[in-house]
Amino acid sequence: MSPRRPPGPPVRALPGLLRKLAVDRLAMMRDAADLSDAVLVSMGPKKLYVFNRPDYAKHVLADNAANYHKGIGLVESRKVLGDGLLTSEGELWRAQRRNVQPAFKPGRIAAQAGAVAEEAGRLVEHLRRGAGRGPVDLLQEVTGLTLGVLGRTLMDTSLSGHDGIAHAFEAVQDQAMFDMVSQGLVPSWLPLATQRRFRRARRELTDTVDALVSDRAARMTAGDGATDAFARMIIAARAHPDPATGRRLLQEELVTLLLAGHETTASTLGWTLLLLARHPHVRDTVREEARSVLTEGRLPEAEDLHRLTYTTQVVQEAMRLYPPVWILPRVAQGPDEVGGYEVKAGADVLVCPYTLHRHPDLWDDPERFDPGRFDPSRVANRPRYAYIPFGAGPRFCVGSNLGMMEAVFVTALVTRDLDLTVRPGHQGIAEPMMSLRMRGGLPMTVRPADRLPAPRAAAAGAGAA
Ligand code: HEM
Repeated sequence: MSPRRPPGPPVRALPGLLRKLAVDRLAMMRDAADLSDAVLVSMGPKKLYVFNRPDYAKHVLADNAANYHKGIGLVESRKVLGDGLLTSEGELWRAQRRNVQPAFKPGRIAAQAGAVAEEAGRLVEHLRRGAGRGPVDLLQEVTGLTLGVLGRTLMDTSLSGHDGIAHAFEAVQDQAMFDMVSQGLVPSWLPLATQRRFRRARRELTDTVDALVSDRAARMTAGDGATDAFARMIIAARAHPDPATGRRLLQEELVTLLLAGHETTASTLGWTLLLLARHPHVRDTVREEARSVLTEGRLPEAEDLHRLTYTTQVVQEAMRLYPPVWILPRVAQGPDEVGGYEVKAGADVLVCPYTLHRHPDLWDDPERFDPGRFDPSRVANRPRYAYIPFGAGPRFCVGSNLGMMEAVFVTALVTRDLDLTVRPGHQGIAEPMMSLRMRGGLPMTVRPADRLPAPRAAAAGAGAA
C-alpha cells in the first residue's frame, strides 16, 4: 500500500494557527493532537508533520533516528548553544557524546549522591531559616540548587558567585524564542531593549564560561586523573588540531551543559512541589515515606533512591504532566514513512511529550495527577514510548540519572521537613519556552513541617492537576 497523507487543518485555519504559535503553543499542540495522531500542516512548499503515538515517536526518535536532525528552533538555539551537545550533529556530536558519556554512567552518578544530598540539605536549612517571613520564590531557590549540584558533580567547580547565570540564560532564551515565533522578521540590529538585554546576557555567559574554564584549567595538571565532564571537555579542547576551534567548542559545550543540566531539573522540581502543595494526600504519603526511609533527619545516600519508590513515582507523574522538554523538533534528511504516512525530505517533524503524555488512549483521565500510574504493574501495561520525558534513541538525555536523583532527593527532604503553601491566586500556568517554565515563578510560604508522623494516607490520593 502506498503511504498516506496525514490529515491537516484547512487552509483557512492557517492564520489562526500561526497566531497560536505566537501566543499559545501548548494549545496549538493540543489542537493538533485532537485532530489526529498524525497531522500535516502545509504552508506552500513548507511541510510540518506532528506525530502523537508511541510507535511514531519510536520510529522518528530511535528506529530511524539517522534520518532526522534537530529541527525547528535550532537556528535560534544555536545563537545560545553554538555547537554544544544538544545542537551538534553527525561526527562532531558522536565525538562529543563519546567524550562526556563516561562521566554520566550510573556508577559515577551514584558516587555523587553525597554531594547532591548535601546541596539538598543545605537548601532545606536555608528555607527553614527563612520560614514564616513571607513568600519565597521556590523556583528561584531550586534553580540555584541545580546549578550548585551541576558545579559540584560534573565540573568540580563551585558556581557560587556566578548567580547571574540563571538570569542570563533566561534572557537569551526569551530572545531565541521571540526570534522563532517572529520567524526572524524583526532584524537583530534594531535598537530594541530586548536585543540589548540579549547581547548583554550572552556576553555575561561568555565571560562566566571563560572564567570557569581558566580557573579549572589552571587547577588541572598533567596526569591528575580528573575525569568529570568538564575535565574531559578541557582535555578534548586541548587536543583539537585547531586551538581556536577547540576553544570555541569548549565554550559552547560548557554553556550547553550548564543550560541543559540545570533548567530541566529545576523545572521538574518546581512542578513537583506545586503539585504536592495542591494535593495534600499525596504530600502526606511522600512525607511518610521520606520519614521512614530517611530516619532521624539523616541525608539520603545512593541506595535510598531505590527505597524512595513513591517519591520517585510522584516526580515521574509531575514530568508526565509537565515535561520540562515539552517538544522534540526534528527535520527529515530524506523521505520517510511513519506509521504508513509519507514524510517528505526536508520536512519539519514534531514529537510532543506534552501531548503524548496526555493521549487519552494511553492515560486514563489524563489531566488527573495520579502518581500510582507509575506503579511498576501499571507501567508494564503501557507502551514504552508512551512516556518520554528524557527523549529517546541516540539523543536520549545524557544527564537523566543525575536529574532523577536530584529531583527525588530534594522532593523527599523538602517534604519531610517543610510545609509549603502556594501564594493564593498563583495559577501555575505553563509557559512553553525552551523548557516548560512556570509563569510568575513559584511563590510559596514555608513553615517547618509537623514533627509528628503524618497520618497514613489512603493509597496515592489524586485529583485534577
Ligand atoms: C529532569 C531533568 C531532565 C530532563 C527532563 C531532561 C530532558 C532531556 C531531553 C528530553 C533531552 C533530549 C532532547 C532531544 O532529543 O531533542 C535531553 C538531552 C540532553 N540533556 Fe537532559 N534532561 C534533564 C536533566 C539533564 C541533566 C542533569 C543534564 C546534565 C548536564 C542534562 C544534559 C543533557 C544533554 C547534554 C542533552 C543532549 C544529549 C545529546 O543530544 O546527545 N540533562 N534532556
